[in-house]
Amino acid sequence: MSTPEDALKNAEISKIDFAAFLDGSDKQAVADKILASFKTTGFVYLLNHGIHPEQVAKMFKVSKDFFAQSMDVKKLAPRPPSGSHHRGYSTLGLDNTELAFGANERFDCGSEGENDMVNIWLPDGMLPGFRESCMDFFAVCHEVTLNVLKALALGLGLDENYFDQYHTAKDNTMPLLYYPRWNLAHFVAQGECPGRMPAHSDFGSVTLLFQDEVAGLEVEDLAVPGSFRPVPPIPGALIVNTGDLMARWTNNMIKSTYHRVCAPPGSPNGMVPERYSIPYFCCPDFDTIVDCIPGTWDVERPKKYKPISLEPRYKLYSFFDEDPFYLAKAG
Ligand SMILES: O=C(O)CCC(=O)C(=O)O
Ligand SMILES: [Fe+2]
Repeated sequence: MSTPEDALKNAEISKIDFAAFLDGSDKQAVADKILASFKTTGFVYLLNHGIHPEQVAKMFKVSKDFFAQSMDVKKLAPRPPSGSHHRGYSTLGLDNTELAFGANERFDCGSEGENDMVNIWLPDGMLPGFRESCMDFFAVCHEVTLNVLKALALGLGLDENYFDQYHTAKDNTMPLLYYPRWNLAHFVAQGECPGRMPAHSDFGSVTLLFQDEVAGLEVEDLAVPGSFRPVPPIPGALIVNTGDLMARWTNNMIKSTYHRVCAPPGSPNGMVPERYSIPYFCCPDFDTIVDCIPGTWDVERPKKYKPISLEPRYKLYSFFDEDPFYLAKAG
């Protein structure tokens, strides 16, 4: 008989066709598959997710147009220097002429309705259509996350609308990410994972990840902690992964798996090609109390975590330093 350990050992990132969930023809079967994959790897490739490929291509074009602007222009939408406000344009390791390890540029935006995390756009008249395109894509991604959350709820044996009540405020963040072309030698000097983004887990409930055709994303193999496997781009497929809050919510039944971005294999001419990606981080409303949900705990499986409040959001990180969830992750 196959044990949960066997399932972990054999786990690949599943490719799951979402069509039969979206058209209602076989919801439960699709939901069960998605849940199984989140339990073993924390990741799925979602096919027929409901976003038209042209819309994704258009968003990548918009992102490229933004990053192609001069640094002087991009800095007209600066991320606040305090770092607490994750909106607007910022760079990592690009302020010096010599590119630093993991150099990237990013533009973060969120729901226009939020008043204490206001979006930071370029001045009116610059790059016309940029703001509208970002907000259109943001709205489309929100719909996809709600559908994924419905599938998760169904898989968990809950009412399919269970998570809706906690995701009404769209407290979500959509960064456009740009990793510039770079000399492989700089990457190799970094050792085992010549990196673009260090290993981390995502914070919220679910993340959508759109990546271009340049590979490099890697996900920890939970059966062999510390080892990572590539998650190459599959045309038309969307990567979806579950974050720390979903792991807490489900008493760690659903995983929040470390992932990172490395130099893609076989970079030509000693140069690592530029790469664009667009994550969409879906987070529960900030007034949510995240407590292990029914069916994920009982006498034999006591709650691993105490309930947490997401308010006040800016204090979360200091709280995390003492929290068992993060202490366990830190090993
Ligand atoms: O660029 C990528 O493919 C991954 C980005 C990511 O994991 C993140 O921003 O949390
Ligand atoms: Fe991530």
